[in-house]
Amino acid sequence: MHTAEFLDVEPADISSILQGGYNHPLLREWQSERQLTKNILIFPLFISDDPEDDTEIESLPNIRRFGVNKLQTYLAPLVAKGLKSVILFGVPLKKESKDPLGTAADDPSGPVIQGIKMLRREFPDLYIMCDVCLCEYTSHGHCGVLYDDGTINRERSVSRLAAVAVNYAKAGAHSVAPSDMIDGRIRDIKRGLINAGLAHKTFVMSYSAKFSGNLYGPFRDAACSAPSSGDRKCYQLPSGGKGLARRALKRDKAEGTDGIIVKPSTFYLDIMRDASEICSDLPICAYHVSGEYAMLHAAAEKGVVDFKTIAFESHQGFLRAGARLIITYLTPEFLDWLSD
Ligand SMILES: NCc1[nH]cc(CCC(=O)O)c1CC(=O)O
Ligand SMILES: [Zn+2]
Ligand SMILES: [Zn+2]
Repeated sequence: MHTAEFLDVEPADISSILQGGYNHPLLREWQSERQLTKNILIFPLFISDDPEDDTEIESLPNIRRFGVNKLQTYLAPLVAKGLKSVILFGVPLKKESKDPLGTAADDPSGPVIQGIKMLRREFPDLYIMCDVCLCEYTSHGHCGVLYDDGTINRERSVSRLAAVAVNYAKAGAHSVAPSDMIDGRIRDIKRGLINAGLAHKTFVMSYSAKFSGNLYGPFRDAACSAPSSGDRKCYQLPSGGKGLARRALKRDKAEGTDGIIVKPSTFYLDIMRDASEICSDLPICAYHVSGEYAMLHAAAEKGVVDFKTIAFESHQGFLRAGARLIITYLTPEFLDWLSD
């Protein structure tokens, strides 16, 4: 053949050929800007105040709530498969331990502080994050301290949240993640950590863009944290509130957060993209929340989707949108799938 025949192609034809770029399984992986790896997965854990608890959560398939004595046996195989990081949620089952200030949140003998100590001791390489909020521990079920008229008392909420965050860090938490969405808490938490001499070894991961909607139901079952009256619409963002989310991202960055969470995930990919631009120097984390997880299970059971395929597809979406980390109830499945 003459060289000329190879070159006898119109430029328009050249640029229309894409399949040379993804005709092999390895090439298809090379096309991802970011790859889904075990390192980026953070697994949510519910720890209750009954040390022997081991309870199925009906609305959250395959996820259980554990007491501090039951957690080690459950986690050991996951750590062996490459689990790197967990985020803890405390669940007081005893109603009488709830009060208007959420005192039980940082009770030294409560589930989170006891959980941190046990995990640090038994799994020294595991990275321990703690969700910081009051709703699981308050008698009214709201995320902060309230005025008599039921509205949020910002000052008292924020100083209480900062105290809780500092106490988790003192107990050995590597990271604190405030999910309350009350204005100004990142600044107070950072200040509290600095004053306690812990700021240099505590990663503050702010739920900066957390939207109010219909996707937290199974979590509230698991954590017994539904508000007893009213809703969270005055502190969590309205779902159309893109501008508010952008302002919250800028505000939390200015207050010194070390990382950002966008939550929920699938329905808020534009916000994740905005976060990766506004906070381009910070790791962005997607939270695939309980309702999203339950929906995928329900759809798979109905035969609408294949569970493994949809799991990868949804989580790839977060990475494409700009996330670098993912909090996901699918972590145990991914640890298996990523070992294959
Ligand atoms: N502030 C508590 C909190 N922290 C994380 C979640 C949701 C997590 C999930 O649905 O998986 C919630 C629930 C809520 O705000 O009502
Ligand atoms: Zn809360
Ligand atoms: Zn929370």
